[in-house]
Amino acid sequence: MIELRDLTKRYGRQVAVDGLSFRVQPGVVTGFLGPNGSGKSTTMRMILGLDAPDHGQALINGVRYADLPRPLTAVGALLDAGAFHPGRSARAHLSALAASNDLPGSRVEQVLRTVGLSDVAGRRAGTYSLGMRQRLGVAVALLGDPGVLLLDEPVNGLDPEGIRWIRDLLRGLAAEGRTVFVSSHLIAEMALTADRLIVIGRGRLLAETTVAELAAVDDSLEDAFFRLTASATDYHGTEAA
Ligand SMILES: Nc1ncnc2c1ncn2[C@@H]1O[C@H](COP(=O)(O)OP(=O)(O)OP(=O)(O)O)[C@@H](O)[C@H]1O
Repeated sequence: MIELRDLTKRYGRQVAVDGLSFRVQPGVVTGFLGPNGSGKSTTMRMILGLDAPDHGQALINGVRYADLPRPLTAVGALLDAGAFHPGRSARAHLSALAASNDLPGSRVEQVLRTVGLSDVAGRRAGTYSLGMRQRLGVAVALLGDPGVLLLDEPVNGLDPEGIRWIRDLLRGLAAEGRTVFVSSHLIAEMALTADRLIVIGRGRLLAETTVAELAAVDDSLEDAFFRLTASATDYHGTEAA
């Protein structure tokens, strides 16, 4: 489980994340929705200990990321596809990560199979297409067999086959009982992938709901998204008091 308690982050006078509190439960895909610049990536970076909050806490299974004894076995993340050494093969990259994190080497071939890269795992990652790099990023996230997964805009730039692949994978991982938290600014895509939705705007919580609840209230999911985010789309953020 992921839990945020009054999580807040300022950049200068701008408040990027503004007192966010919510829980992300296991067993379902939870979509993290908001317009561009609403604070999704900053929130995910704080959950992963990559940015320090100015106030509040982000907890994974009840503890801060920094206090997890073996982080990769608790949480896997896909933040930025393409963050690989271009001259290294996918297999070499995963093997190095497994060795340095004390994970069994057998996981490398398992995750390569899961993401469909077994046949090309000896090729340099620098020759991979965007879709292949995204699959390698997912393989890294899965390497420690974590119970919690965070993915920031995983379908960005993918073709329809890649999008469907990610969608099916995430739903399968949630069905295994994992906590799956995935950000997007596209409600139509989220509606096909997520069960629950957390909607933010200007760093603030706008709604915690389900796709079914939203669909029942508005004419379309797009209308629902615009209604929820109408007052939060000037992209300028808010000023600190
Ligand atoms: N390192 C930084 N320095 C200054 N401002 C930042 C920094 N990182 C993010 N911000 C600002 O914080 C706000 C939230 O940005 P963030 O990237 O978290 O939003 P997002 O919802 O992920 O957006 P997108 O959908 O466009 O990726 C934005 O106004 C952004 O300009």
